[in-house]
Amino acid sequence: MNLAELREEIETIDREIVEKIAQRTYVADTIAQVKSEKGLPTTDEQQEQAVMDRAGDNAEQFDVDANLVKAVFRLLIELNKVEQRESR
Ligand SMILES: O=C(O)C(=O)C[C@]1(C(=O)O)C=C[C@@H](O)C=C1
Repeated sequence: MNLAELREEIETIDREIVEKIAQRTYVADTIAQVKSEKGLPTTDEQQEQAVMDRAGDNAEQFDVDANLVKAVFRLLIELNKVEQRESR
């Protein structure tokens, strides 16, 4: 594969990553509605820890830096929490 082809592959992957982020955000919005109906708080620290632990395990499985992957997931969780607070 030449440079242009490799960058095209990255472009496709980048689009898929954003699509997955959008899907995750959509599901989290639905979770927020359920929590709101049940009178539960937006933040669930135990669940956040489970998400972070899983991110670390998955990173190790795919041989990428666990701390960097966890940093990405911390941002994704914060994104959802901001949205969840704004929609209340
Ligand atoms: O699982 C939930 O309760 C969510 O709202 C989703 C999510 C996440 O982004 O993974 C976001 C905020 C919560 O504090 C915990 C987890």
